[in-house]
Amino acid sequence: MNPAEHTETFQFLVEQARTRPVNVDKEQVNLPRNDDTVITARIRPILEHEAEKGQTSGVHSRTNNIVELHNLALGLPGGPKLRSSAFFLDRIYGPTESTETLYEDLTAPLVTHALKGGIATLFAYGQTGSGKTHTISALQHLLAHQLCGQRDKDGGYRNVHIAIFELGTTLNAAYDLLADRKPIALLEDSFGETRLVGCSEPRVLKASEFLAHVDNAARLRSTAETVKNAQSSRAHAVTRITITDPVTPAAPDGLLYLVDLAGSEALRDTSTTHSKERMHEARDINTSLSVLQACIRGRALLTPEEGKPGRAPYIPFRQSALTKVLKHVFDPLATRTPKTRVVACLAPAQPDVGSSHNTLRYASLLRVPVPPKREVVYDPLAPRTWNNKHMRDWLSASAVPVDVECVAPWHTGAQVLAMAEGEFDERCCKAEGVARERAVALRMKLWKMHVDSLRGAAAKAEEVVNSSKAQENQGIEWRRRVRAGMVVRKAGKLLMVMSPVDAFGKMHGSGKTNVGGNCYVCATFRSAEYALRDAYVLNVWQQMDVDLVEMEEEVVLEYDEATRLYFIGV
Ligand SMILES: Nc1ncnc2c1ncn2[C@@H]1O[C@H](COP(=O)(O)OP(=O)(O)OP(=O)(O)O)[C@@H](O)[C@H]1O
Repeated sequence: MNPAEHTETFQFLVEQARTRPVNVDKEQVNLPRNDDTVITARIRPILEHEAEKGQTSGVHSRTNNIVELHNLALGLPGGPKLRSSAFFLDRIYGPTESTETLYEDLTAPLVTHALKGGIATLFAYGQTGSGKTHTISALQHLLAHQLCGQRDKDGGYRNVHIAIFELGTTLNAAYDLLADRKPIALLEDSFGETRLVGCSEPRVLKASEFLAHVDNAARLRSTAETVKNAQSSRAHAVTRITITDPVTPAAPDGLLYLVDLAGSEALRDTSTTHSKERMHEARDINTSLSVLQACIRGRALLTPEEGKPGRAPYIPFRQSALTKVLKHVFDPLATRTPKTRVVACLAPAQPDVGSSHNTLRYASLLRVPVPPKREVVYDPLAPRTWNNKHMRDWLSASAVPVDVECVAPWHTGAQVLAMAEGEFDERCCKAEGVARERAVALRMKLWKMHVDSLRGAAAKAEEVVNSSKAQENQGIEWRRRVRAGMVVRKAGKLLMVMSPVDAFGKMHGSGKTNVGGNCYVCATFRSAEYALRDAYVLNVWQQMDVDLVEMEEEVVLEYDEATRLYFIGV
């Protein structure tokens, strides 16, 4: 039966339903407002071709925060019935609300944040044809005018650079939309940041230049759409704006991302059946969107809710090109709180209500509390935490007589580490009597400290070696010291000894016999490579019984309270 045949019944039932109270998830209503992550929805108008087919709207805003959805269930005894649902988000934009309103509410504050050196991201999410590109391109136009010529409070200008690229839904596929879709390499640097190697990033001075780049990229996307079988809407399009302050070079760069996500699912296809290729494509898109959702939610789980135990986060940002590039949005080690805005785009016509429902379910799952910002704590053994004074002091105290004013006039430790190799050496060699080998040795020394500090080992290694416990244990065969809390290796796996199996009585265990009291319940570790190499998370609830003879060696793991991760000690 065709739902269009029931248009009048549908409209009548929807009008009636709209006068009745709606049920929304109380948890969502009670979630504290949070300016860092704002999740909204935008309902586009019914389009001409939809109206011509007699389609009417099944998606309406009830208030500024509540959107209601109505669909018709056909084939039931007693005739068609209305199925209704409602969602609560931070803001719902109705079909008559302009993009200017959306810009003022959502994008303008992100621009202010980025101008102050912050990181800000706006995602447009939704099914194909729901208005993502329409929304993002209108926001780009408004942004061009706000950003170009923006003066800071001292009357100086910021430098603005733009990059526009497309990210495939499979791993590591990235194309430059300002350079004829040239492939870009996504590489992770030593700070764990993803670099877009080979991506053009022209500087823009005027709004007209900014918009010329936006139009070029859009043309490249639409060409691809016809030539490559609608490929552009099957990829994520990212506009990245980098804002630098030429007056204060030590200030961090501001970053603003506008992300037009690939359509979450194809519009119901009335003309053709799904080809195998199309189904694989849809699967890849949905996987990459699920990874994005897992990453945003994973970050939120870093902060235990009051009264509930904290859970170790799993943030799988290496699983898609999109999440690699946007790692800052959910990086557990980030020191700058990112601001995130999501616009869930909704196609309102009755046949699209099911997809709009899925879009809203996805969006409301993103509405989670966000952890507070981690401050950069100065650590004399971690150059990435040094300000300019710490950096200069270290250079002055080194045995190489470099000119500190030339090597790091304003640079923080992180900025010196980010310098190209040749540049650091050259700056050092400018001082009289500093040969290249000495400059290289100095650079290597700084990098060794950096790498050691990342492994969480430098500060604690000495402590472990010198601790009286370690000395006391010297010479004693480690199997004779097995105790709760000890970490051991078995067949490549790391395990934490918890207790002898007997402690759990007969109910527990693998049926192993505890000969001589030498069988132990051990908790497992899993790799936390998403945060740092050689980092581990303890899975207390995933246990196994292990015989003493199966344990291969003792492993010293160090616990880092700040990240809640374990690192292999040295
Ligand atoms: N707020 C709006 N007002 C008027 N028309 C709109 C609005 N939003 C979208 N449209 C129109 O709806 C159609 C589909 O929009 P758009 O191309 O932005 O969808 P999309 O979600 O980006 O799709 P895809 O995933 O295929 O790229 C376009 O013709 C667009 O002009």
